[in-house]
Amino acid sequence: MDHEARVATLPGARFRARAQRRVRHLADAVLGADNRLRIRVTQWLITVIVYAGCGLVFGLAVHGDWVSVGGPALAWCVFVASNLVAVYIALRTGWSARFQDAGLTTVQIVMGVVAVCWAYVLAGPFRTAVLLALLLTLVYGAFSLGWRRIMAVTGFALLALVAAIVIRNGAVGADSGRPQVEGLRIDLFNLGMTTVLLPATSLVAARLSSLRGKLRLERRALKQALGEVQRLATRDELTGLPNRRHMQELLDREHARHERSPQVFSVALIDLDHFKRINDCHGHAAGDAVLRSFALTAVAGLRGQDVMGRWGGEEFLLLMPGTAADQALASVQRMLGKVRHLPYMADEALSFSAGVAEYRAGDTIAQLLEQADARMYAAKRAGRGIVRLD
Ligand SMILES: Nc1nc2c(ncn2[C@@H]2O[C@H](COP(=O)(O)OP(=O)(O)OP(=O)(O)O)[C@@H](O)[C@H]2O)c(=O)[nH]1
Repeated sequence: MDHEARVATLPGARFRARAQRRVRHLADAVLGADNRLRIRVTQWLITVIVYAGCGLVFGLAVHGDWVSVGGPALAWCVFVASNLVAVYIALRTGWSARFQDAGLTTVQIVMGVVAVCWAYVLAGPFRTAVLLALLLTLVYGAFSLGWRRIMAVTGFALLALVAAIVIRNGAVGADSGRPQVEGLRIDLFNLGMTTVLLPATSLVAARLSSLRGKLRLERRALKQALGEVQRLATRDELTGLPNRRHMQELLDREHARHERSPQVFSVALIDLDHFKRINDCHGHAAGDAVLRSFALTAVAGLRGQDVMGRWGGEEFLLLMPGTAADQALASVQRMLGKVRHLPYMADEALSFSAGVAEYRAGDTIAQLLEQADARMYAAKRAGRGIVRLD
C-alpha cells in the first residue's frame, strides 16, 4: 500500500473525508449544485447575514432601552424575513431563471430600500447610522445591474427616504403635539448628505458594473482567441488533420502509456504516389484539393481510436492504438482500396505507398518511425500502391 493510500485509511483522515462529504452535501442542498445558482444564492446569503448583523445591533439597543420601538419592530422583522424567504424560494427553485434579472437583484434592492427607510423611521436618535445600509444596498446592484437601472433604484431610494422623513416627523408631531425642530434638522441634514452621496455611490457602482461587463467580454474574446491559437498550433491548415507537432505529441503520449501499462500499438507512414505529376498536370490548386479529399476519405474509414495526421507534404502518419501489426496492415490496405476511387480522380487512380510498424518494447518512437519509413520506401521501390510490413 503506498503512502497516500495508507494516509487515507487512518481514522482521522476518514473522519475528515466524511465531514467534508457532509459539508459538500449540505452546501449542495442549500446553495444548489449549479454554479450560477450558487452565485445567486450565496449573494442572497450575504444579504441575510448583513440583515442579521444589523438586526443584532438594533436588538441590543432595544434591549438596553436606548431606543423604544414596540410593535412596529416586529412588523419590520416579519416583512424582512418573509421577503428573504420568498426570494430564496424563487432563486433556489429556479423560478427566477425565467427573468432577465435572474438573481432578482432589482427586487432585492427595492426590498432593501424599503426595509432601510422603515428602519430609519423606527431607529429614533440612531437613524443616521441606518443610512449606511442604504449605500450598501445600492452597491449591491453593481454586480449585475445596468447603468440605467442603478440610477432608477437610486431615485427610488431618495424618494423612499423623503417619505420616511415625512412619516417620522408626522408620527413625532402626533405624539408630542408639534413637530420637533431639532429632529427635523437632523432629518434634513441626512437627506442633503444622502442626496449627494447616494448618486455618487451609484455612479461608482455603475462604473464597476460596466467594468465587469467589459472584463467579461474581454475574457470571452480571449478564450475564443486561445481556442483558435490552440487549433492553429495543432492542426494542419490545408487538410484540417493534426499537424506533425501534434502527431509527435500523440506518439510520445502513446509511448508513455505503453511504459505504464504495456498495450500494443502500430503506426503507418503513408506517402501519395507520383504526387508531383498531379501538380504538374492539373496545377497546384488541384493538388491541394486531392490532398484534402484524400484526408477526408482516409479519416472517414478510421476506427474511433485511430488518428491520422499530416506528416509533411504528401506524407501522412497513422497512429493506431491497441492495434497489432497484422490488423494495422489490413486497415491501411482497406484505405488504399478506398482512395483509388476518389471522385475527381476518374482519369488516373490515386494510390499511396505505406510502411506499417508495430511498437516493440524498449524501442524509441524515432526507431519505430524509422522502421515504418524504411518499409514505405521499400514499397515505393517495389512498384508503389503497396503496403509493406517487412
Ligand atoms: N499541391 C500541393 N503539393 C504539395 C504540397 N506539399 C508537397 N507537394 C508536392 O508534392 C510533390 C512531391 O513530389 P515527390 O517528392 O517527387 O514525390 P512524388 O511525385 O509523390 O513521387 P513518389 O513519392 O516517389 O511517388 C512535390 O511536387 C511537392 O511540391 C501541398 O501542400 N500542396
